[in-house]
Amino acid sequence: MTMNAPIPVVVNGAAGKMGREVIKAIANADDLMLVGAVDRNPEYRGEDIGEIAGCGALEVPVLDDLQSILVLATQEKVQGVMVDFTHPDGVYDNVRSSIAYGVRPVVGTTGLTPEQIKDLADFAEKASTGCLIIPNFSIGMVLLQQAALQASQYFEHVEIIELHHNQKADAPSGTAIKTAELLSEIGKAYNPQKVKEKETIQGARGGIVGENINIHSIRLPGLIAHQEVIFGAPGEIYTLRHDTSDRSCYMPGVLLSIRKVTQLKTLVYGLEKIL
Ligand SMILES: NC(=O)C1=CN([C@@H]2O[C@H](COP(=O)(O)OP(=O)(O)OC[C@H]3O[C@@H](n4cnc5c(N)ncnc54)[C@H](OP(=O)(O)O)[C@@H]3O)[C@@H](O)[C@H]2O)C=CC1
Ligand SMILES: O=C(O)C1=N[C@H](C(=O)O)C[C@H](O)C1
Repeated sequence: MTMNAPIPVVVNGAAGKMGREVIKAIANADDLMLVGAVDRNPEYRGEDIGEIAGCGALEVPVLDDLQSILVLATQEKVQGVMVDFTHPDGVYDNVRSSIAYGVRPVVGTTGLTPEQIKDLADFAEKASTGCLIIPNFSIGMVLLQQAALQASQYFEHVEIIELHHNQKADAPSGTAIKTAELLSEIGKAYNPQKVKEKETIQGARGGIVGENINIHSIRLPGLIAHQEVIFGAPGEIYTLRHDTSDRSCYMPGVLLSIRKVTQLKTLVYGLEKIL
C-alpha cells in the first residue's frame, strides 16, 4: 500500500493560546508534518515548540521570521499549509506572504476587514492558491448559525451578544460579524425602528453589521468565547447560545481545514462552506 506524503504545516503564532493547541493537534495527526513554528514573542525564541505546547520535544524551534519558514514549506514534495493564529495587526501581511510563496493559508486570526478579505481573495485567485479564512472553527458554532438562519425567516428583530476573555484584541468578534453577515444574506432588513432612539452614551446600542443587526461585545476574565443570538417578537424571545469551555473544540475544524485547503484554488470564507 502506498502512503501519501504528509502535508507540511507551518504554524504562525505557535506560542499563543490557539497556536499551542494547533501544535498538539498536528503532532497527533499522522498525515501532517510540522515544518516550522513562528512567533513574535521573544520569550520563546529558539525553544522547542513541542515543549512549549506541552506535548514533548518536536525538534522544531520557535523562530520569528515567517518568510524564511515559508521557504522551508515549499521544499517538501507536497505543497505546504500555513496556519495563522496571530493578531489582527499582522494577519493580512502574513496571508499575502504565504500566498506569494504558494503556501496555502488557513486563517483563524480575526479582525480582517471586508476590503482586506476581498483583496486576499483576488490575490489567491490570481495565484491559483487555496486559502481558508475561518472566523470560528467550532462545529457547534456552525450549527448555531444554521439554527439562526432558520429562525431569521420568522423573526424581524435580532441582536447578537458576544462574550470573550479580556485578552482579545478585536471587537466585535469575527464570529459575530460572520453570523450577522450570514443573517443578512437572506436579503431582509432587521430591527425596523418603532421609536426614534437617542444614545445618551455613545455605543450603548452596540455596533451595526450587515442588514441593521446590533452586536454587543463583552470582555471579562473568566470567559473564553461565547455568543448569543437573540430573536424577539411580540410576546416571545428565542435565544440561541454557544459556549466554549476549552480551545480543543476548535481542533477538528482546524485539521479539516488544513486537509481541505490543499484541494482549493481560491479563497473560501467560513467553515460552513467546507463541511
Ligand atoms: N477562528 C477561530 O476559531 C479562533 C480564532 N481565534 C483568533 O486567533 C487569534 C489568536 O488568538 P489567541 O491564540 O487567543 O492569541 P494569543 O495572543 O494567545 O496568541 C497569539 C500569538 O501570536 C503572536 N503574534 C502576534 N502577532 C504576530 C505576528 N505578526 N507574527 C508572529 N507572531 C505573532 C503573539 O505574540 P505576542 O504575545 O508577543 O503578541 C502570541 O504569541 C485572535 O485573532 C483570535 O481572535 C481564537 C480562537 C478561535
Ligand atoms: O479571540 C478568541 O478567543 C476568539 N476569537 C474568534 C472570534 O473573534 O470570533 C473565535 C472565537 O470566538 C474565539
